[in-house]
Amino acid sequence: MSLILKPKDSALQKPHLNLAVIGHVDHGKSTLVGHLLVATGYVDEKGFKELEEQAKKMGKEDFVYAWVTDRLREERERGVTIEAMHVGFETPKYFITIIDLPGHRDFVKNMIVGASQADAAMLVVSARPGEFETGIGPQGQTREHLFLAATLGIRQLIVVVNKMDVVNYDQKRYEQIKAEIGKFMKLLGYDPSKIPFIPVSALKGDNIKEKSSNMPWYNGPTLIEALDAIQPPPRPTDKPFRMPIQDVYTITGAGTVVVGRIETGVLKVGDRVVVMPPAKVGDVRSIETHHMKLEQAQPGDNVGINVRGIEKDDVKRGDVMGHLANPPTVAEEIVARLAVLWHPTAVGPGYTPVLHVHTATVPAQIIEIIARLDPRTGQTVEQKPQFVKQGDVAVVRLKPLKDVVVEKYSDFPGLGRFALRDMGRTIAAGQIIEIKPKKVEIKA
Ligand SMILES: Nc1nc2c(ncn2[C@@H]2O[C@H](COP(=O)(O)OP(=O)(O)OP(=O)(O)O)[C@@H](O)[C@H]2O)c(=O)[nH]1
Repeated sequence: MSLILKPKDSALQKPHLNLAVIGHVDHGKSTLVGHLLVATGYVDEKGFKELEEQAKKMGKEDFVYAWVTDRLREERERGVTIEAMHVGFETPKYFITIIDLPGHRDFVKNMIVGASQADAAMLVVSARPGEFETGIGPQGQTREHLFLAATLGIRQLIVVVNKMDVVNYDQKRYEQIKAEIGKFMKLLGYDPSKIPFIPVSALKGDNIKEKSSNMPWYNGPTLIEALDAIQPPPRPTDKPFRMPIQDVYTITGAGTVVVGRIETGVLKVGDRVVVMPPAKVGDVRSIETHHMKLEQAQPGDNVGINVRGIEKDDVKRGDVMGHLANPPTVAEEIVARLAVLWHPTAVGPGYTPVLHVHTATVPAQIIEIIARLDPRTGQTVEQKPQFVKQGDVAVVRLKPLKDVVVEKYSDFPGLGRFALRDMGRTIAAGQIIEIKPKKVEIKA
């Protein structure tokens, strides 16, 4: 029996939210996710007891919740079925899937992939002296992840001020962290007064499900209450169908199953679809989610699509499925608005980082910097600058060096926001304003 329980019937009746968990390494993301799963009854009790005993024997009691998350991640990574993708937990209002499990080898990369699908993000920040400071510092991931969340267009955030037990549940430390993060958030265009900052101990459970008696000075929501207060995201059913592919499987007896989350539009059994850039055409034989067959699927649904006419090796992660009547756009060139988060020198024409957009990763070259903008007003402050630096915002022309599907941010936000990475770090993030499409012949 799996340690992590499958969605219960009650969960399947609830609206579904995709949550990204972000934050600096070791600030407690895994511990928090594990605790949420346990607190909401999504971990097998007997299995958890065994895990606790094992941890006690090894003197590693503090790691038991993080182990729960590790197990879920392993189950997903091993998963030959799609069910592990859908495991999550339930709040009174929602069924919540953590789309990005902490501890992945390349977490930022996964965050970009995941964040392009996130309805909301939960930022975990450690209150431990020194840890908070490192995370919000110039090289810190608290800063990097918040920047990415903003640029990728995630408007709904929850900030978890974690490890409050380490600072004796001190209100002053909490207020200090809240003020500093709030300051940075304002620069990114968030209104911190509308964002819950919850003082928590992921280890002890304070303010996760029940209000903590250790922090009588705090009168905001618990974490579960804050999750329930997230606004259900818009589900653009009236737009053309688009689904970035996460995985492709061959399932015995069924054939090719393409897995992903629907960004826009509606897909029905029997529909004629095309996967771009490879331009492979097929027919939808069945659609499945949480082990249930669906007649049609809509934006936000994580689905496995059984397609006739497409082989496993024809398509891959990073390709995008659409209807044959309205195929996804393959880009020859892109014009984008870009914010530079970090670069040791300068970014100019000829620079070739890696472009991460929805589930795709391709090398791309900057062809031209069209203008440098005032980050606050968006007004042009310099035409055709030679280069841009850390902190600058610019409009650039980019050329993907391999075929990739992208769309305009204004039409398909999830396919129009991207990050540029290099040297194992995020250099910039942006939004696609215009596309020069590449002609790709589709043989139906
Ligand atoms: N005292 C205390 N320790 C905590 C708390 N939350 C996490 N920790 C400890 O902090 C360390 C890191 O926790 P993880 O949950 O692994 O952190 P993470 O952010 O998932 O780390 P990565 O997956 O490596 O990015 C572990 O030793 C945890 O036991 C907390 O609320 N209080």
